[in-house]
Amino acid sequence: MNKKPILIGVTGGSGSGKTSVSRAIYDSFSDHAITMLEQDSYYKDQGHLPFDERMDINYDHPLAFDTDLLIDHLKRLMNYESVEKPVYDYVSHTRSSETILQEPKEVIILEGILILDDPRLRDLMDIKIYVDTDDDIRIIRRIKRDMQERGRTLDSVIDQYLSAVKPMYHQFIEPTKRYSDLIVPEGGENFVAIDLIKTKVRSILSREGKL
Ligand SMILES: Nc1ncnc2c1ncn2[C@@H]1O[C@H](COP(=O)(O)OP(=O)(O)O)[C@@H](O)[C@H]1O
Ligand SMILES: Nc1ccn([C@@H]2O[C@H](COP(=O)(O)O)[C@@H](O)[C@H]2O)c(=O)n1
Repeated sequence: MNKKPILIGVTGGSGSGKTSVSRAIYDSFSDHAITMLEQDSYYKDQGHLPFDERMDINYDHPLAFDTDLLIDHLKRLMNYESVEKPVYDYVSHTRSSETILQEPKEVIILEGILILDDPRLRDLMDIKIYVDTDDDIRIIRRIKRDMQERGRTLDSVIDQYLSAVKPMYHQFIEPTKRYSDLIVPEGGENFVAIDLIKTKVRSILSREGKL
């Protein structure tokens, strides 16, 4: 019998609908059984740099993340241990001083743009999902979200998109599609795909007597 939690990875470009898909899966299980972890919480702490320099960092490159810490935390959670999860602040471009106690659960959803890039992360996952949404839809969603929620101007979103988000997507994110078990077009509105994923998770949990 499998004695470890199930890890589901949900990836795709920024604005593809990763969070919406993850939330839809999360909402169908009771929260004592499932939890969501964002790769974004594991952006490197840049608190030692002045704000102007933090603004210029390429946040779409694999090296922007503290992947060793993320792997360490995942291994602990898979071992039924709690971790102190970092909290990331997009407005100040760095980690906040607080952390959140993350308790272990039977199902962990890990969501983020580069979670399939590192083989050590891929090896930990039971189900790998790639949310595939056209570039034009993603940039429109991102403009709205970054201006409403992340304290950005229209010009800054466009500049960042052209200089980092788009090239890094094509260099690092889109190529990880080949590692996925399932490609979900259009994200959170794809109810057929989301239902299939929920059914799969339910069947694993009930087979292992965890439901
Ligand atoms: N199907 C959709 N239609 C319209 N807006 C959407 C849809 N899916 C997501 N959004 C919006 O787009 C933004 C990005 O979606 P999100 O799920 O957070 O994507 P990601 O996590 O991949 O960046 C959010 O503001 C969300 O509300
Ligand atoms: N300080 C930061 C850190 C990250 N970003 C952008 O966030 C994107 C990933 O988050 P999604 O929810 O959109 O997947 C990524 O594309 C980074 O460019 C940022 O703008 N500022």
